[in-house]
Amino acid sequence: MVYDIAIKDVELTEPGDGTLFNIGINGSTIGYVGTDPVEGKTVLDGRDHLAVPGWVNAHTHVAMTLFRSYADDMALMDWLQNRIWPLEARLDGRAVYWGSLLGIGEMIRTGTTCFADMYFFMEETAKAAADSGIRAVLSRGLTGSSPEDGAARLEENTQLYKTWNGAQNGRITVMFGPHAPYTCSPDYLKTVIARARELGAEIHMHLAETAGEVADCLKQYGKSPIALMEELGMFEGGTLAAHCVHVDEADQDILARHGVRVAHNPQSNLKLASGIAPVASMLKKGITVGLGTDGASSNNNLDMLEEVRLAAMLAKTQSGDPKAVPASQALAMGTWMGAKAVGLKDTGKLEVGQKADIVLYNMDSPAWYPRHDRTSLLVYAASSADVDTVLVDGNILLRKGELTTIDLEKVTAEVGQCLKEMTASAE
Ligand SMILES: N[C@@H](CCSC[C@H]1O[C@@H](n2cnc3c(=O)[nH]cnc32)[C@H](O)[C@@H]1O)C(=O)O
Ligand SMILES: [Zn+2]
Repeated sequence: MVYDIAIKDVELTEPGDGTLFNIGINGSTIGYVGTDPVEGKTVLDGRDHLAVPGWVNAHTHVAMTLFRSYADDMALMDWLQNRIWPLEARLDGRAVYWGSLLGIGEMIRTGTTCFADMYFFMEETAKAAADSGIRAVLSRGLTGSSPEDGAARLEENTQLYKTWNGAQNGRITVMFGPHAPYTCSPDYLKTVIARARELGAEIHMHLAETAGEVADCLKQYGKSPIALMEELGMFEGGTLAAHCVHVDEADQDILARHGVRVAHNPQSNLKLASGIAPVASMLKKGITVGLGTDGASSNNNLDMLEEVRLAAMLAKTQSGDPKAVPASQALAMGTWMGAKAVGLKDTGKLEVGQKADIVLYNMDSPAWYPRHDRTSLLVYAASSADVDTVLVDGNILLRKGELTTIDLEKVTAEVGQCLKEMTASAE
């Protein structure tokens, strides 16, 4: 048969021995992976390239690319309260659209095919995801600063769900996004959980990011953030918990018992000095752990390969065991576990029936030689500059390093203009 797209003579990480494979793609789905010849209406030459499932960025605030390099070298609460939130108060939909496209362009260029986001003006991020072709799991960041504001935001999240969940051939899905235990009261969380439950939606929330958050929560409610969310019934629906840096054994057991999925953001946690999440321990307990960049003003890029590498390295140093989180496990966290973490069932593996979200790395550079182990090369040696081709849902979004759906020159110009207006209105 003739596939829509055929990728010929490409190498895979399994087996990583240099066998040449052919991949056939029908519509949005992988129809064939094997060594038999395949024909395609479009043919991509895979020689000297490694095909891997696209990275899943399991936690970000993509439009925060707008604030990249704006406020660095600060602690989380100081950074949020004194720098980020005042500027966010002047955001508008147009800035969020162009900021989202900038972040999406950066993600596609660095091999990310799906991202889970929590922010506001989310209609605009949804449009940016739709226009660019990337896969997205969106949530409206919910804070209950006042009952009226809290209710209005919940309504926005509900509308986002109704308009965008399952849109674009299922490429866009929607969750509810209560921000954190320190910005949402238990009563407000109850209304959010009830609404999510009513619609069958899942929840994406920052949890146990800093020691201070946990200490405050214990003081105020007599429970850790994880135990409090369990008590509120949040975990009876699917939950994506971002960070989980400060989770003790009891917290981890709660996460495992309820199938809560974690988004580990190693670089953001290091930069804000939040700490190092006990990833090896959580994985051992069977918890699904995906990887995320967090926003580009606490990272400061959206390059998932850096997170994959860092997750492997940090786990080793943290546990004093170089065998902790081997390359293959880091690769899994960046791909199929991330997909599972953000609630996707048929994404994250290069297998028949999975979504055709595929990245081709060009191995024609010194760091890819010699080729004893391709997983090791990718996780420990490769550069994101080696990303050559990116497919999402069977569409080619990057070819030979060039974005096919995003005009980067226009995007950076628009971002510059939006920021000029935002900072001018601040004066
Ligand atoms: N309060 C906003 C919506 C919040 S969206 C999500 C929020 O998470 C913030 N954020 C980004 N990174 C982090 C983090 O690491 N921890 C906690 N919050 C973060 C981000 O700046 C943004 O304000 C409104 O006016 O409706
Ligand atoms: Zn975050």
